[in-house]
Amino acid sequence: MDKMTFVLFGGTGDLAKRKIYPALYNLFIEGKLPESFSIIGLGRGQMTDEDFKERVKNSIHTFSRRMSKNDSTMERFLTFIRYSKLDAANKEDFHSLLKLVQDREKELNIPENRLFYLSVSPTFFETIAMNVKNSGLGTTKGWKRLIIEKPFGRDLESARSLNQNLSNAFAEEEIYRIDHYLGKPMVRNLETLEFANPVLQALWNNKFIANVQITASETVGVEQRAGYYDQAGALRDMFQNHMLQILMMTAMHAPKQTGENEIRAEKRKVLESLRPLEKNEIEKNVIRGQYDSGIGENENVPGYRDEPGVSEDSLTDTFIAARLQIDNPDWTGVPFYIRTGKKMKEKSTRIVVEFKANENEIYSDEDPNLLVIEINPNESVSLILNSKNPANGKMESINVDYASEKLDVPDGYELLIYDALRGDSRFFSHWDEVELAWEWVQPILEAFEENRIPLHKYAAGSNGPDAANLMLEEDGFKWWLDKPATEEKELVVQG
Ligand SMILES: NC(=O)C1=CN([C@@H]2O[C@H](COP(=O)(O)OP(=O)(O)OC[C@H]3O[C@@H](n4cnc5c(N)ncnc54)[C@H](OP(=O)(O)O)[C@@H]3O)[C@@H](O)[C@H]2O)C=CC1
Ligand SMILES: O=C1O[C@H](COP(=O)(O)O)[C@@H](O)[C@H](O)[C@H]1O
Repeated sequence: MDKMTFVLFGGTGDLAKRKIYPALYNLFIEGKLPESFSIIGLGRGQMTDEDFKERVKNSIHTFSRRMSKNDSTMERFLTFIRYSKLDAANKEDFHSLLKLVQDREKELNIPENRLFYLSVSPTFFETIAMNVKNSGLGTTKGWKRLIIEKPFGRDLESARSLNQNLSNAFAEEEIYRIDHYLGKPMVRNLETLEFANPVLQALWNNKFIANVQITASETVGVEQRAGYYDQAGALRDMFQNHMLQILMMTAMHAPKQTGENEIRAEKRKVLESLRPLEKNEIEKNVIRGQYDSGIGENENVPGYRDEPGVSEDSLTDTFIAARLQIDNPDWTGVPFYIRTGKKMKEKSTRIVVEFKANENEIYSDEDPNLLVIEINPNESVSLILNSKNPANGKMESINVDYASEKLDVPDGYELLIYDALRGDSRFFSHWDEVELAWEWVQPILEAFEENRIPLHKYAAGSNGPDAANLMLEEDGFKWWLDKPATEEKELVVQG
């Protein structure tokens, strides 16, 4: 890996503390960082380097998955770190930053390879990118890269405008858009599962697959993020990015090679083939929900509108389910059902592929074969087959299971930061994907904003509104593997 400078905007923030420093430290102890590098953390307050290093050290002690047994390893890691005060709008601060970056490059004999990580509110993205350019920080004899965190805009128009402004300072191949679902090991494994197994390859199409279900359910609610979430909702927060990324990874064709351009091209084709929803089709194909009071993880929880910071007449979606159709020769006629929601029964991100029944119906009581890919919090792959029970001769479902052991696997941020440092953008969102995803979602956003489709209430601790079940029943299907919802009678209405 090239020697480089890692400039962290938002170096005093929560993401830096919980994810970024631990990721860098783990890469360091595994020998995955170059022999010489420079990390510069930025925040608005005045702080000495020593105080800042102490914060970094504490965050590593609290959040790192591994610690070196040797204290001197930490001390050595900290020698590469410096702090600088910076306000995104203050041009002078960028000049001071440039001087610090250059001084450290000289001191540590580092070529001008600079990675700028924007772990700050998206409202600062454009200003920072412009100031990086205008200050000279972005004029390097080596490479420069930009990492940004979602959200990338709040609708099609704002996403395009953000991209236009960023592209004045960074070329597309220099921009690494993090979608942390692409850092999840099982999502990264989808490509191998689908394309390295001729058995699955042969079945991966509309001749054998009846439907595909992608679920990301969460037990948490809006927590302390009402200010952001009430303006975003599940469609923007989860669906437009994470859920559509999983869809692309599931439905893409085998690329001719595993290079980033080939994979990206295949992913893009999936979104290009997504059938757009006309205005009058949205209500039938999209279910919008919002949680009501109910039973969360063993306790009564308030409804979304009673959460601190949420307006009492909020129409924000905390649940989305949608039926999507991919119009290409492999997938025509196979519905992809996608749902995500907060305050649901279970924390689970999974893909269920339901295979078609036997055409000749020799065994009328067979259950469909299912391929279940658990992504989070458990990681497993299982195939549910029909088999005869030797004791009673009856047919029953059996699971052919693989569950990844609780190995000491790297955190997603570790994988993604490592990729970005090596210049591998395979598991980052390309602008084409972001734009196509917004294009597909835009009419739904408008339908929500104009309140043209119902907002279904669902009890906290349930599997979402009934309307989402009915959508599958209409097609003769059901959501697989839902745990039974908490009984209504157990609910104690507060107040
Ligand atoms: N936290 C998380 O788990 C996740 C966060 N994200 C995204 O990461 C980004 C950062 O989130 P998070 O760390 O939680 O946010 P925090 O609010 O914890 O931190 C914000 C950071 O931005 C800095 N900052 C604020 N105003 C300015 C300014 N005017 N100029 C320069 N720096 C400024 C703050 O510096 P200071 O306080 O020193 O002034 C602080 O370091 C956001 O885009 C968020 O959506 C994405 C996924 C998960
Ligand atoms: O990006 C986000 O993801 C989290 C869910 O992530 P997971 O890794 O726990 O599945 C979600 O809670 C949050 O609202 C959203 O912004």
